[in-house]
Amino acid sequence: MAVQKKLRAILTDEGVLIKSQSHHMFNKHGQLRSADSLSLLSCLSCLDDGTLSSDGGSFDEDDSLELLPLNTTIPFNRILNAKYISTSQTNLDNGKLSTDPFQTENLSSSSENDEMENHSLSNDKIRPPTNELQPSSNKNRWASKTSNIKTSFDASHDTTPTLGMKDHQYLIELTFVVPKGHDVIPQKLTLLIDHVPRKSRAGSKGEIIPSGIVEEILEKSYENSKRNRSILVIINPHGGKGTAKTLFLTKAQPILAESGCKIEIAYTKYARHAIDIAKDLDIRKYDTIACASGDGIPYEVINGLYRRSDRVEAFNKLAVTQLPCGSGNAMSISCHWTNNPSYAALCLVKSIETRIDLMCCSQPSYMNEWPRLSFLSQTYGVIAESDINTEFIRWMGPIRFNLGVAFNIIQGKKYPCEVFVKYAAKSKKELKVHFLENKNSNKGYLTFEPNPDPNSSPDLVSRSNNNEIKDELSPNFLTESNFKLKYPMTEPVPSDWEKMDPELTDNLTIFYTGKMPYIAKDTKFFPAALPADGTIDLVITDARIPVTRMTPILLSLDKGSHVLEPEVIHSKILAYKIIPKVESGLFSVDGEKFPLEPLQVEVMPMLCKTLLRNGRYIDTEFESM
Ligand SMILES: Nc1ncnc2c1ncn2[C@@H]1O[C@H](COP(=O)(O)OP(=O)(O)OP(=O)(O)O)[C@@H](O)[C@H]1O
Repeated sequence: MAVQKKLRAILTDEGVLIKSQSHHMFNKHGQLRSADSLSLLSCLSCLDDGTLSSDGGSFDEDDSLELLPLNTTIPFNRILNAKYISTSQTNLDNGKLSTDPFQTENLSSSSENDEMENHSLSNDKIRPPTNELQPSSNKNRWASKTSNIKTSFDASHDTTPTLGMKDHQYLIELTFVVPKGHDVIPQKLTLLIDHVPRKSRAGSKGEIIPSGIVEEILEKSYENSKRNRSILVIINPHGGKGTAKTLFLTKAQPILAESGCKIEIAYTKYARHAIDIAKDLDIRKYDTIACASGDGIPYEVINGLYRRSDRVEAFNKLAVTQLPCGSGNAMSISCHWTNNPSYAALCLVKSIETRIDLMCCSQPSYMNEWPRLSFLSQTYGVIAESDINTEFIRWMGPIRFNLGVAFNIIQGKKYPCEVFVKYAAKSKKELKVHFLENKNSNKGYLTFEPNPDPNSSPDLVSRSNNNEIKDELSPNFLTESNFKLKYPMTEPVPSDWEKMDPELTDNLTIFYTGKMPYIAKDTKFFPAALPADGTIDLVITDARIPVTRMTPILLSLDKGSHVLEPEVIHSKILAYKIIPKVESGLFSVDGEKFPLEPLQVEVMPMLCKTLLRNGRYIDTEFESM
């Protein structure tokens, strides 16, 4: 954490606007120090462009705040916390300000400070209010005390506004993120904020009580988000080639902690341990399970929750999210729009709780015990073989996967099977219409309104509670009926399912179904995937496509435009059954190895709460393809 500095600021619609520098921006002659237009402005504005990236640009912490320029806005979406602070020191020099009267920490060893300490006027602590600070017009002790120490710069500093505690001025410690290297890190600033409270609330006797500046900052900083999350972080210490723990502790935890989240950590001690953790955890203690891992742990958590006797309450209460610390982080890329743990942590605290569809997988060997829930994908054929069977060259990282796919395709490998499908949008034209109709529906979108009672947790009131509508916002949204399969595998394939052309399925190379746009970094396999449209995306290729055509298809996976190629089948479906006709092989479900047996899958609408940046998956630009 960098040192604290104090500046004067106001609130705007966009954030906290720095209006003037404090004394340490001036030399002892009151002149502005030379560099007055430096990096923090550009750093904050690059954060302000609304795009999280894993590459936050370069930022040298040492030269940042010392040189904070005028008129810099700290955007609300970068603010993690705000609190009132007290001051113990004010100084006057013949009516001229000779030091910052609001200094609470000894930040500078400059001679100015030493000089100023001799002029200490008051050691009285400014007292923050109990709940929210009342403005001085309410004539509390804080206001009358501070109005006594109002002061100003002399004429030689006339470009600097009056600096002093007066009506509607509040001393606030603001915590926000700034870029550093490829990450974002928390930073603190002490600000003297001029502010007339605009918002008010009704008191218990109907009286109007102005809400304080801290609450106003926090409301705007966490608009539509839930504040002060109670998070169980599950770390797979082996994830991401053994770096998951360090990644979480150094990059994600500081941001979660500064945002006021309560954090508990559980480490996975054996393969599939996260299933047991989720099965046994006390759901009353948490609202969020954050998997500091690859995609394997969220898969296990979802399935552990599914096996609980109180699964309805568990899925109603808990949001499952990922902090990308593994080798495959499709959930974070799709939901937080980043593969970087620090940006993902920022996204986690700022995100919108949203219900997303899951998929339920049944195969003979386990369906009578527990079907398996899948949040990401199922695949058979070239990609399944390449994903799983290249485990032995794990040290190569994601490139091993691409090499495996290319190798098998060049060899002309086929994976014959039978496929039965219940379509939602069969043709590419129908699919586009479905996508455009559903893209902006905000289905599954949960928002949190500020709690009118400042004495209780600030934002546990969802809009549905206010409206008394049993919709996806409601804590009673799910019932046991949501978990019931529409198409149990024990029953024959329903008559309204279509059998795919055997000419195609006997020559199949790639069979891939999914619910999130990215299946890996730089692999936008399902560009039309939507969080809660009630459908699964299906992509199929067959070995009759010549290698010369297949190569550009594979090379366009990063852009997602492979689905537009005429040789590629791309549909939206509700359910399917695939019966492999090969002797050996496997399925891959959310990156996990599944047996080579008939597989039946159906969509489970809005079963799982997760955290999405802006309530959406990352923009795939599918509509403009
Ligand atoms: N302590 C452990 N020992 C052995 N295996 C573990 C342990 N903890 C978790 N696992 C297993 O590691 C697997 C991969 O987990 P995760 O997705 O977090 O990592 P990853 O780095 O992304 O790896 P992958 O490339 O396999 O997805 C899971 O199947 C999980 O059960």
